[in-house]
Amino acid sequence: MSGAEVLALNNIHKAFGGVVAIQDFSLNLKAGEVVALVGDNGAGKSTLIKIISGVYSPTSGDIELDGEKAGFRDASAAREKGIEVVYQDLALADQQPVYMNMFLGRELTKGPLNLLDKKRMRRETQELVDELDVRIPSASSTISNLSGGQRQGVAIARATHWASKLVLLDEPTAALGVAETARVEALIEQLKAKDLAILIISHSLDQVFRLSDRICVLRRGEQIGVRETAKTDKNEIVSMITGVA
Ligand SMILES: Nc1ncnc2c1ncn2[C@@H]1O[C@H](COP(=O)(O)OP(=O)(O)OP(=O)(O)O)[C@@H](O)[C@H]1O
Repeated sequence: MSGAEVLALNNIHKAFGGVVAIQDFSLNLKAGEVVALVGDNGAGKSTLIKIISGVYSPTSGDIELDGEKAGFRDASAAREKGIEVVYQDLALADQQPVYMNMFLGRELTKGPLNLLDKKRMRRETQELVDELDVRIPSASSTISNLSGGQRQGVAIARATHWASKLVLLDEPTAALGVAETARVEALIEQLKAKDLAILIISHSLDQVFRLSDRICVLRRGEQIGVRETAKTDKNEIVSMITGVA
């Protein structure tokens, strides 16, 4: 159901001791929508992603998923509800093949002894990377033999496979070159086409304007504003980020 509200953040507040990282933050995310979260270093972007993904609990405020209050105990509780995160520093097991990474922590097993069903994991992984056109030699390739862009492709394919509601992307292309960035952006477009809600942190305003439907600006933990991407421009967003008109 395109356009349905997936996530609502209501008056979220997060303090670490005396440091207020997020104050009174509210935002709704819809299915099939890409919202970019922008702001200078220390603005609170990563903290917000960690709150949504269950890594941190908010000091106050609440989170609704599909209209129901959702307080995630931890990151695995958020994953069970269909929320996946892709980080800049790829959380992949370097010495393992792609298919084991795809099923990391959620391995398929077979028979009464619960042996790893490597054949099925390999086949399902191959189908997924083919479908998404993630260009890697094979589902059996070892992660350490892949380029940065290929690894990020695997991380996004994994998120696509497991996310049923929401994908959070924390600077997914920060470490990539131009061509690899373009491939990852094409993958993000595919997530959107699958009707997932997407929240992306990016320091590249060019990327933000290429990918997003809306842009949310944070400055020192404060929500400065949300704009429809088609109705704003870089100058406005830069002055919102910096506070300089
Ligand atoms: N675990 C923590 N303990 C104490 N303070 C923290 C913690 N995590 C973040 N902060 C503080 O909260 C504020 C927001 O940090 P956060 O990392 O969310 O910003 P950010 O916008 O993601 O920055 P960057 O673009 O540099 O990644 C900063 O003042 C930071 O020092």
